[in-house]
Amino acid sequence: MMKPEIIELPDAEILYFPYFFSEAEADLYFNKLINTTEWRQDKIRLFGKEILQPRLTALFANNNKTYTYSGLTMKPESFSDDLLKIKATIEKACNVNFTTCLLNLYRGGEDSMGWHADNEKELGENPEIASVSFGAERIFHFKHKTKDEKFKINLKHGSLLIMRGSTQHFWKHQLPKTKKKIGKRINLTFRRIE
Ligand SMILES: O=C(O)CCC(=O)C(=O)O
Ligand SMILES: [Fe+2]
Repeated sequence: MMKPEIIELPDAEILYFPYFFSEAEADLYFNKLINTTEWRQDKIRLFGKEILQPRLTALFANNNKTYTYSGLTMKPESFSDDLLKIKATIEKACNVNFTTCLLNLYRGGEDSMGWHADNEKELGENPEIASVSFGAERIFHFKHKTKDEKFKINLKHGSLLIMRGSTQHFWKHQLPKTKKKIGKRINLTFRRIE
């Protein structure tokens, strides 16, 4: 197993594998996922207002447990063979067997995800979350909830980012918009929901 970069931040446990998937595998998964996923654009509640999410999503799981965030409850479809292969590959680098995968499609620089922590109660205490990126590189930001600490990382095509331990207690993360002219990016976040 290749060695990860350890992202040394206080109150966090974050590992990064910039080249987890080969370029050829990453290209293949990107194209298949773009074309075969039934992408949807749901409404969420933000500061009491209903807005369309600024990205497309899809939810998959090997059980029927729903996932609720920002006032939105998503029901999963069953995993495709490709998602099962990706899941098995990343589980070699992780401490858990994942049940659920949220797919995000950022259609361009206008699509984004705001500051949040993945701390929904169905994820349990100290959730391990594995985030795979395919397609255009985007900058992922972390900020500590109470300390003056920040960190940015460029998430590469075929990379794997693992957040675990107390990370979600102490840190928020976001994927901001960018004015740069960039292509599509797919993100897969694997989680365990029991
Ligand atoms: O697109 C990303 O890299 C972040 C996705 C994320 O934070 C989430 O789905 O909870
Ligand atoms: Fe997240």
